[in-house]
Amino acid sequence: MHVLEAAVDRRQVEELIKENQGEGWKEGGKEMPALPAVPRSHSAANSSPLPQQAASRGRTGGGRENVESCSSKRRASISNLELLARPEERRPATRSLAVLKERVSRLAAAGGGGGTGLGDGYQPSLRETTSSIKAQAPRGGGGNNSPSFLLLSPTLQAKKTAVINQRSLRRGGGTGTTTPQENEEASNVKRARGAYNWVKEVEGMRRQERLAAAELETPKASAAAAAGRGGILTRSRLAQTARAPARTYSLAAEAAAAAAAALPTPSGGGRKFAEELETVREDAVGGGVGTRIMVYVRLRPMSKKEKESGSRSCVRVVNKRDVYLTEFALETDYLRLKRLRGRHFAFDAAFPDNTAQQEVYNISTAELVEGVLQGKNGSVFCYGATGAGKTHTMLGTVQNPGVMVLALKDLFAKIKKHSRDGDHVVRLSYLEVYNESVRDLLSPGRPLVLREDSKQGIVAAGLTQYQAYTADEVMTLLQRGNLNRTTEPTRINETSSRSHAILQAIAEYKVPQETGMVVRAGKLSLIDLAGSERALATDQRTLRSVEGASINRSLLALSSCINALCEGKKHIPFRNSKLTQLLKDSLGGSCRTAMIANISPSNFSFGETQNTLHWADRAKEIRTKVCETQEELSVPDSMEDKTKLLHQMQKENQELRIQLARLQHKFVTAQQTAAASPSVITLGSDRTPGSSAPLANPTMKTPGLHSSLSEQEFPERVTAERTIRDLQRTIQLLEMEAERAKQDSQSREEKLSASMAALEKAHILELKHKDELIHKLYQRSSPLSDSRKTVPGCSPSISTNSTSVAASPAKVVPGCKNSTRKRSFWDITNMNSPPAAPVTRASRRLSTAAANYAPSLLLQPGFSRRQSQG
Ligand SMILES: Nc1ncnc2c1ncn2[C@@H]1O[C@H](COP(=O)(O)OP(=O)(O)OP(=O)(O)O)[C@@H](O)[C@H]1O
Repeated sequence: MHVLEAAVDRRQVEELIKENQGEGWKEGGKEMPALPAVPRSHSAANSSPLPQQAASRGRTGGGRENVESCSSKRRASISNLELLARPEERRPATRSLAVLKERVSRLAAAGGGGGTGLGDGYQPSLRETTSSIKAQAPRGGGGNNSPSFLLLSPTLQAKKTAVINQRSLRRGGGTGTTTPQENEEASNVKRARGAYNWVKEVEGMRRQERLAAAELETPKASAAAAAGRGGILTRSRLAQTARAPARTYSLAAEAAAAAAAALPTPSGGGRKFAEELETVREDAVGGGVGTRIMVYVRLRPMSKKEKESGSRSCVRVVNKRDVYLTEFALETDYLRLKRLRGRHFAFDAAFPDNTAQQEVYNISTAELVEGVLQGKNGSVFCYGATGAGKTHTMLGTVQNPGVMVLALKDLFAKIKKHSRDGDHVVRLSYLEVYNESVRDLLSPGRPLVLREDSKQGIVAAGLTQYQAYTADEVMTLLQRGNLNRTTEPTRINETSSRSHAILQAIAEYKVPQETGMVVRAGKLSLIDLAGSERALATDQRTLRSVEGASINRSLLALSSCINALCEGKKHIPFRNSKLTQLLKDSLGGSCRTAMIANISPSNFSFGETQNTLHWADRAKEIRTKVCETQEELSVPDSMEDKTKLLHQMQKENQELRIQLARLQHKFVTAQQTAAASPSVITLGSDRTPGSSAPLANPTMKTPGLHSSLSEQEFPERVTAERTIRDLQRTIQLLEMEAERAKQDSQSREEKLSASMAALEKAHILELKHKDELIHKLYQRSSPLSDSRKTVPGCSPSISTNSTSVAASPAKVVPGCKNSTRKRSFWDITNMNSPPAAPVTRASRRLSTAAANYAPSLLLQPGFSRRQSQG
């Protein structure tokens, strides 16, 4: 048994020795001398352990000279081999060889016989499976998993690892445990960030990975995180990170992200991203709890002014959803120079500075527009600091239209596709909140008052709603509204919006359904908020600063609402400002909402950008109520429509009657064919085919017919009978519906006439009131009327007449309606005029005609002045 064991051992030892022979040993790229060949006699001596002992000792003693030239690790392995030659120490030696054998075989089983150089041939998937081996050789340099390395004692392994790692670091190469992918990432990082200690970065990457894996609960999600390294985002990962809170990250993590972004994305770019986003949206609609607000971030390009002032970019968008914010310390701030920190945020989507307007629209708003056509409310709002690009995103320019324009155009295009001509209408309203007052932008006038309506929510009373049937009409209205919007230049932005603007488009269209025509109405709110600003950033102690304070106040109210919503509080302080009142629907109502947070890349705006990202991150947690389709049964408004509906129903009725008659005819024919049977009594043979008269009784049958006809015998007849019955029932229903429509129209007419009568009454009362007012005014100016009475030349009859009609100044006879100021004129004219002639029929006609053409007293010069004197 011992002999056999020894033979096996010997063979293995020989193999190991052979492996070490002739093959140079590489250490940090440097060729090391090969192990001296073990003389043949050694193996021969091994075959007979007892006599060979001395010889072996002698030989190994000679061999030691050579071994001295090798490294201490080799020496250790040789001494291990020597042990085999000593019979008294054979057992431990056999054991250690068995351990080595096991290691080698496990390594081979793990795939590919272990790494042979600095990370080459290493597969990440194997890392997990060979973790036990790695535990034994935690940081191996060149060949850390190779059999020769494993032959070393743990202490030597550790020493060798340390030496190799040190050399690698000096060279700027990789440690033995890096994968090719990591190496590539690292080189990308190097390229991206210049001279930077990549080792730290890689460490950071690993730390990030570990963190991400720990964050994700399910194994599936962990796998997703691992996949995410190469830019592949799985759905669950994306959904989860979208909800994950922002966290502080090290610069290494930022570098890792940059590297990940630089790597080719096997997911297939935009299409894949859109798919992922779609899933996130699906996830966002949590089973009946409500809809999560979709939050997007848009980075604007660096402006010329910022570039000239030496600003640096402190924001980086990675993977179309991650935003990395870096704080730069001042060069003179020596204490903080080494403490550069940043933050990482993840959103539903993040748009880098070169994103086209159409892409922003497609990802953020297009889906909401689609929802509006299904009768669901949607709202999009832009949030951010002044000059961050909100108006650019919402409105854009003529060449580069923004979300508002694209959404309205899309809405019309989709409506055209969905509805028949004339079946739709889009009502448009556009308002602004400026210094806490609500103004109508489409017909500017007095500030509007906000009222809460149980059906529509918060509405601005008196806000004009324009009906538009084409996209061009809408564009004209939008242009008109924008001209009325308050924009002023500030130090930060030359076209700074000083107000929050809300554009609402209500799309209504009729859809035929079983219950009749239904009207679907969906509301789309597009909101361009004014930017938060520091007083110093704009202007101090001017109107601009007053505006700025008001803007900040309303935005503060908005943030406290967001806070309260996130914390799930019962009371949400929507009433704190006009803006939050108007946004109540979008934030807490039955509405699907998208928020686009606009940020500037400049490090000068670091604080503002951080704030915006913080609030955007908070907003991700807000859930709005489940958005239900809003549809109502269509009730025609005008008489014309009602008549149209009635005609339509009558027509349908007629068609059904004809159909019924045809079926009856068929039925009769079937009966006649069945008449061969004497037991069958024919039904309705006297009925003329095509008669539209319905059967008085749907179950009208000749007695005995049903009993004689069985389904098996006359299946056709039975079916026809059934159809007839159904049709009769339908006709009855239709007639009832028509009757109801008629009654409804009658009641509406009655209501209309009643309201007309009430209006008339009110109008008469108002007239009366006005008359009284005028009468009072006239009485106040009674000295004038007295003077009129004493006007020389004015005939007493006319004077009396004028007094009697004094209640209505317009009816005052000319020649007497004069004032003290005009007295001289009238004096002159009246004095010069001939005395009043006796009133003949002709003269009466003349005077009446003159009275008809007399100008109203209200229009006469001096009247208003007199009024004010009175
Ligand atoms: N994505 C972009 N691409 C090109 N230019 C942009 C972009 N975003 C913003 N800008 C430019 O930046 C400037 C400021 O943008 P904008 O007026 O939209 O900012 P704002 O956030 O609306 O500011 P405020 O709150 O003061 O109104 C404008 O000149 C605009 O053209």
